[in-house]
Amino acid sequence: MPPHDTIRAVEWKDNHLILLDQRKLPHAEHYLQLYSAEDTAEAIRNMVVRGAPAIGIAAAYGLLMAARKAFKQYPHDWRARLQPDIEVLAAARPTAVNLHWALQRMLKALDEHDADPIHTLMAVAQQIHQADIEANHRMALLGSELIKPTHGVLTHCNTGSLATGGYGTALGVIRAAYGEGKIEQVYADETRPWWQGSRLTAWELMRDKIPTQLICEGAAAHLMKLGKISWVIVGADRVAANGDVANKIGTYSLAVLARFHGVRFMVVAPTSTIDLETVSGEQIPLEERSADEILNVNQQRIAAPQVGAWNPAFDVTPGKLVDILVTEKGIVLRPDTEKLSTLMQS
Ligand SMILES: CSC[C@H]1O[C@H](OP(=O)(O)O)[C@H](O)[C@@H]1O
Repeated sequence: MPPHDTIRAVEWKDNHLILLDQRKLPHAEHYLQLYSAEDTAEAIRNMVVRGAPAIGIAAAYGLLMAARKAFKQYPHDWRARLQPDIEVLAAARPTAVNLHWALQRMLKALDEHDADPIHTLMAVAQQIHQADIEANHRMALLGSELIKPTHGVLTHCNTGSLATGGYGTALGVIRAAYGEGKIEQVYADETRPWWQGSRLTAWELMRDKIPTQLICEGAAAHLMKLGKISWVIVGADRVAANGDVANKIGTYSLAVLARFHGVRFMVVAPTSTIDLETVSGEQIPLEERSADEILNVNQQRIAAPQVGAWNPAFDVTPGKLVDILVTEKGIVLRPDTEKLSTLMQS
């Protein structure tokens, strides 16, 4: 088994938030100390912390810090004073539903237990964090059971400890399956333009000593055609009620290619990523980021002068292209509205 991962993208310590600055990986491990919701929202916006579950956990701690400050400064109307902090956190990144889910969980707890609000918020934030780690270990076992010994799997973006409370979603399944001797080779998309694959997934898997080859996204079809992989295993930022999956740009292409080549397509996501209030993928807000992320590398322009760029950060894979959705509550084959409703009621 690979060593139990010790990477902590998000940590609550001494009443403030500590974030591993993922913009600087893999060449530097630099931690930021944050003390406000505003700083937390900026860190999420700037992808100091990224990955749907990690974003939700960070937002929960951001709200906790805002509440502690408001409660001290405005003991009689602190809750009303929180609104701007809630809004700035909620607006930080639009696609990952975990951010909104975490904030709603925190506010609902306040409505139900307002006797000692700060203690309540601290307990809920830490419960959200710990539950995510436990969900990842559960999903790793469930997902790995589905994988017969195979030569290779392909993953996209980063879905490991850096994207979650710890261990990872899709990367957690890969870690567990490798540990059980079921995977010989991991292929990881470099995942332009933010390079989550080259910089983050490769860093995590090299720490675990898991054999990994990076590929350009454009090589995925050729990899499948040569029969080098049996699975594409990815995460999610939001699963709509009908099973449509929003995930890093390029995921939809992989799903179409996988179906064409008879490669199985697995999405691994905790139920905090499933959003029954969003009827289908058409309604999922898809973040567009700065063209500079495409035009520049390390703040140096690589693109021809004057050319522009279109930079959607996510796309939507129809549920019918998802062979298996793995959650901590169980697996769903070809997710659809009825199956997800049943899962979420279980
Ligand atoms: C385990 S969820 C990770 C999810 O988030 C990534 O997006 P980003 O790096 O922009 O936050 C990507 O969609 C991953 O699948």
